[in-house]
Amino acid sequence: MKRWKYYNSFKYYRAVIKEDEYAFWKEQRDREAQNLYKDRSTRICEDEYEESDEEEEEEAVRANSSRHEESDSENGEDSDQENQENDLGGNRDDHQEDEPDADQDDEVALTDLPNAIVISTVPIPQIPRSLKVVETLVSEVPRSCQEALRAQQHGSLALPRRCPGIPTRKFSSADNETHGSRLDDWPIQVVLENPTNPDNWFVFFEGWASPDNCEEDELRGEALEVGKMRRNFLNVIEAAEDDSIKELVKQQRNIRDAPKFFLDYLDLSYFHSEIHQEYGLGTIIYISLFDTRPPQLKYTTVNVMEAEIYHHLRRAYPNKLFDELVRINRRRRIRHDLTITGGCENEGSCVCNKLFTILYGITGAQNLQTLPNGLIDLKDFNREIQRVAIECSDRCKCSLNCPRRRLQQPMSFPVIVFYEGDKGFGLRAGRRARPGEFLGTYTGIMKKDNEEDNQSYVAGLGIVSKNLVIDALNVGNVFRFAAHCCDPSAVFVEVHSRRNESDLLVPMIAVMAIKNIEFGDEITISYYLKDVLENIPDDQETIDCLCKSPLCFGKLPA
Ligand SMILES: C[S@@+](CC[C@H](N)C(=O)[O-])C[C@H]1O[C@@H](n2cnc3c(N)ncnc32)[C@H](O)[C@@H]1O
Repeated sequence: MKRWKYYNSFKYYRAVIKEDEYAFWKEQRDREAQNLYKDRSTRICEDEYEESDEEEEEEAVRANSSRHEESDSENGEDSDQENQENDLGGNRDDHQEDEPDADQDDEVALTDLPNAIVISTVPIPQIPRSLKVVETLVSEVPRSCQEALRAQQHGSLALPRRCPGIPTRKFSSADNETHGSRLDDWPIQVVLENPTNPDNWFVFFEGWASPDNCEEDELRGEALEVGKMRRNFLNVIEAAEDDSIKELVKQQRNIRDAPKFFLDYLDLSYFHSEIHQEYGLGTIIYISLFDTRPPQLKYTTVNVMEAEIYHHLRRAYPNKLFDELVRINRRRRIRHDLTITGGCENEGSCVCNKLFTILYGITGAQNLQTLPNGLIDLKDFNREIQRVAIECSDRCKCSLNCPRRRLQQPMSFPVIVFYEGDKGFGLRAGRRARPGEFLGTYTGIMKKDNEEDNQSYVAGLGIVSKNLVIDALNVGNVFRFAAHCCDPSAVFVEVHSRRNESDLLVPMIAVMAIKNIEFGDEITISYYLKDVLENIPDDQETIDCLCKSPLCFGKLPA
């Protein structure tokens, strides 16, 4: 992705929200607040798996398809040895089979979670509490997934997996006698529709390789909701596509006919969703109708940086306290437009728009304003102009529930990472999104720009931090899957947001809907400005754009 360039316009706007929009938004927020929970440990995954050949993979998937098949234990033993050699991750050794730590059951407030990770082998003096320092990025199955960890330690079925942070071993029928007695206590990992009986579901328990059957009224909680979301999404795909796709959807619904990496996709969905839940973020479902390899993503909910970047951000001008900035700028007579109100619940003491004027007014960027319902005001929005959203900090004296702290609050927007054919994986909405709604943030490695690097997953910061980019090639979150569309449904927004002024200001890129996005619709962004797409030089290497929009420009710079 290339960075935005050439912005020259600057607009302010206000709007009145409608009652029904407010009710919708409030309901969302209440639901999201309830979703916040528990200590989950994995954020970053380190890939330690070696290649294994296709045959072994097929073998393992076949073995996996039924816990009750005799062949399970044999396959398990074979690949078990290999897995022990390959599994260099810390989980198996670190984890006891005993009950979870008492600590792990304690609720962790969103405010206690880090807003960025710094990689450093030496201690960093006076580092703010809002940052987590690690020596290396490690791969772990979330600590909250105790049964998955137990299976990782004792399961007899080894899986030749390459997805970072996903267990490489499960329980199979061979483990029934020793590990199968706690059925009633097991957490449900996923429920899948039974295509022959709508009231019946296939249930995969966490840590186990094959499903049991359950009637719908026996199931409670979130797993059933996620199962229904998956079913509804397949209905959308089936209704929209041609006959060959319909056939693939049918296979996807029938566990025994499902594509080769089906179980890997189920695991990615579950463990990445678990990581999300710790941060109050939404469910993720990964689906491919084809035999495509699952993405090798090291999952992170927050940006990651080397110590050098941390020091750079600490010294950066926008990191200064508001009062200091005012002192520095007193002589410059910066005028602040008092008509802009900005959505803070404490309008009188909110400094966000003053901050914008001091820090970014000169850039010509749009200063996005929040409506009282938490949506961004899109009146007069122009996606060809770079924009920034300033969120409140403790300096504004508002509460953590202030609408202008949207990215500091739970954001449980659910998404489906769906294999879109020649475009690769893309992103679909797991519920309706409103124009002006933040869907999440684009995370990855924050680093200095280097034109030599693969630019496919690089998003540039041009306002809050001019020289930095976020690279999600190997480390990132679901928003790195968003495809390009010449008439996109969402945009990137640079965000200046920190809970407290004492926190480091870590620039962020948020993804914001600019249209109504319905359940199952693709979430797309335009990787390029219109001007760039209209004027691609003849000698520039290009690829065909597959966005299918009536406004498509046809080609994308390669
Ligand atoms: C940021 S990645 C998107 C995720 C990627 N599809 C994947 O599977 O990981 C960008 C890459 O996706 C593909 N892509 C995205 N949008 C496209 C489009 N409209 N037409 C063609 N290829 C597209 C291109 O290969 C591009 O380099």
